[in-house]
Amino acid sequence: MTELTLLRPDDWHVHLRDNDALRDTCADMARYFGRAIIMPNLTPPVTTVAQAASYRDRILAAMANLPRQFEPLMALYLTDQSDAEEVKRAAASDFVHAVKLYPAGATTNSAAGVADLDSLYPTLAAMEEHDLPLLIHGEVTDTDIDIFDREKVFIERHLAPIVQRFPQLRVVLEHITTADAVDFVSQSPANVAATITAHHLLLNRNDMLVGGIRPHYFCLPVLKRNSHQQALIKAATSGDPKFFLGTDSAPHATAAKENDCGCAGVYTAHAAIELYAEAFAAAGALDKLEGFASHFGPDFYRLPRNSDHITLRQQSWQVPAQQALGGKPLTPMRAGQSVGWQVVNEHE
Ligand SMILES: NC(=O)N[C@@H](CC(=O)O)C(=O)O
Ligand SMILES: [Zn+2]
Ligand SMILES: [Zn+2]
Repeated sequence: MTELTLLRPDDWHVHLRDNDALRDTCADMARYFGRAIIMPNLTPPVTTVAQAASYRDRILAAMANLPRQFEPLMALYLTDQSDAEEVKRAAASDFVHAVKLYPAGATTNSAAGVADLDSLYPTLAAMEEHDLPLLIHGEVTDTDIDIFDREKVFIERHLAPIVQRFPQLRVVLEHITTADAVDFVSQSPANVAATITAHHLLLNRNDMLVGGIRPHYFCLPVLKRNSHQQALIKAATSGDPKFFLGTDSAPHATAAKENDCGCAGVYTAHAAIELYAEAFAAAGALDKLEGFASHFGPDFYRLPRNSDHITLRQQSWQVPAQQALGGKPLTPMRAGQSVGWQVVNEHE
């Protein structure tokens, strides 16, 4: 029997959604995560510190009856109207930990995102001054750019100039999917980091498209070819503190995914650290999981590491064919199939 004890992990990128869905998403997250950065792409988006405070209250209320709770760390959603004053308020609060940039139209609920990145430079300057990290969905949305190239082109056109212009700004390129992103982040200074999801470590576009289209593997940025998957595995298991855990667990009801125009997002919160353990075990790098899951994220965010532990056991368990999301059916990753690792001391 193989067991692995880790300092308690945190999730540096997750979508909990809102209202009735919160009870379901929070219950999964509260099994063993210490903290989580909560994505602000609600409708309407979480753009102010006041909205973040009330969203945080709704999350805490949804966890009131659970056997344990995680700490929600809030992020604000950047729009063309975001200003330096709100950045200052966010930095002064003790619960807003980042600001998120969605290029307008790039992903789920990003219609209110940023259309003109250059005009945002005064806001980014304020973030640099007040030391508030910028989290980025790094894809361009130009219709003439192929969907498989959108991350690479974003890095060239937008990320490289931002990093150059704001050398002290802490930046996280979220849910990276390409060798180009790995290379850019590796070669950047220490204030530039990236999150990597479990599904991008476990899957490539063949898994989504060969033998039939699998809508539950569709997410943004979209799965790339195998060579990119291998670059992500290498980065995640390298021990380089620039790469850390962010599940991007992004639930959509089954009917919204099994649809003529299916939504983007993979739900992994029910089995997050277990799926990462599978990926690290397959790479022969279980000894690197703790750094990735429990050390490098808090170090980057300048928060203390957690002090207690979880234990993972290599034993197979069955994922239900269906879960609930605010009263609607939800299809989690591995629905009706097994996961090879399990947390044995959840809720402790
Ligand atoms: N990753 C996704 O495919 N979807 C996310 C949005 C995002 O993180 O881009 C969602 O909110 O559904
Ligand atoms: Zn995104
Ligand atoms: Zn996301």
